[in-house]
Amino acid sequence: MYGSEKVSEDSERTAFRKAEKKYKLYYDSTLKKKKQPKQVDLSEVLDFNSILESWKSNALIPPGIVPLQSDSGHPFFCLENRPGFCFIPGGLSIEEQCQWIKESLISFPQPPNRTNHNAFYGPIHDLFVAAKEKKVLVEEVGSSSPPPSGLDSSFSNGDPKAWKLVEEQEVSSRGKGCKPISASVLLRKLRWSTLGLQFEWSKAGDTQLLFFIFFLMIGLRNYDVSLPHNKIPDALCGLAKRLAAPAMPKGEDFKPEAAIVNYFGLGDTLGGHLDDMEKDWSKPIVSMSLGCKAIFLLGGKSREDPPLAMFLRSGDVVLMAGEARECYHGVPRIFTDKENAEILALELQFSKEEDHCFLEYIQTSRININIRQVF
Ligand SMILES: O=C(O)CCC(=O)C(=O)O
Ligand SMILES: [Fe+2]
Repeated sequence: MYGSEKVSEDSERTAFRKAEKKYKLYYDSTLKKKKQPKQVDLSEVLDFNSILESWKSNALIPPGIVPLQSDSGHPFFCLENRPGFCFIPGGLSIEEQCQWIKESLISFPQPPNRTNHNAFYGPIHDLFVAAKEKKVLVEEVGSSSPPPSGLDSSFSNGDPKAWKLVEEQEVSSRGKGCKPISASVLLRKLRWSTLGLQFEWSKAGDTQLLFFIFFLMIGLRNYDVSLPHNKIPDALCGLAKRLAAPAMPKGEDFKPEAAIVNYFGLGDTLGGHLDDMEKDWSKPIVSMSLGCKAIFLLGGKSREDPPLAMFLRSGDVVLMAGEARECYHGVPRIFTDKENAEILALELQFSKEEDHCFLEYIQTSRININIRQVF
């Protein structure tokens, strides 16, 4: 789960919840010095990178894992006891990883795509650039005039207040009562954006992340085709079609219609859930990992089934189709420390001066893009 929501005693007891607690980030309170993450036993976490290495070098494969090859010759793995689940280690080249990190920060959060900031601030344009330029978001008190450039005032609660991105110096001239929020703080608090068909999380308020996750868990959200939206960009469509191929029913073509982009910082988690809004579960969800390494939990059809834990590194791709669509899954942990994040190749790619802002973001973050066929 993102944040620190309260969980009922019952859900504390499920095997899935136990695994989430095992891998979640806790700080060591016995240390007097700097806050240090508590050590966690990672010996049971499946590492498809090393499985791939030992498969390539001596054809050894752990029991229950099935090695396969895509039409283009790229190796991937399936699990005997989770039909429909595929893991493609390094499914994205380093260039593709950089491209989609940039898109995830610059263009994907742009209106009409929605983000977790929408309900509170209205649509925000060019957040990433504003963060780079050290701009701040300020409230236009009593503004009932047409929306200022940079955002519109179509707030979910019909409040005429509007928010505007301005230069920091402009704030001091506005005097008291104006509480600026820095764009870089908002960028850090960006938790999701949606591409293609948009969701209606609930009329009551698609406000903050806890609601998002709550609605995700109880199923109180659906695609609303009437909401303004752009089609999934062609390049992302093409990539998703290529990646989806190993999990597609014979002779059928994957049609990407919606995507969720999840942004994780240190301590952020995605609680165990099912993605059940799409009509046809024979079609895969194509899920791409970018940035810092994470632990992914793949459970069974019940929260009582003990989940498998596996590492997800930048460039890894997961497909979930068929029976695997009925399996609980989540992300209890991301690693942002040098040793565990495993983003050296990305750091090298982003080492140019002009890419500094991407480097700074991704060194402490993970991005997941998951693409779906809705109908
Ligand atoms: O972040 C991930 O790897 C999984 C994301 C996911 O399951 C979702 O957004 O439904
Ligand atoms: Fe999911």
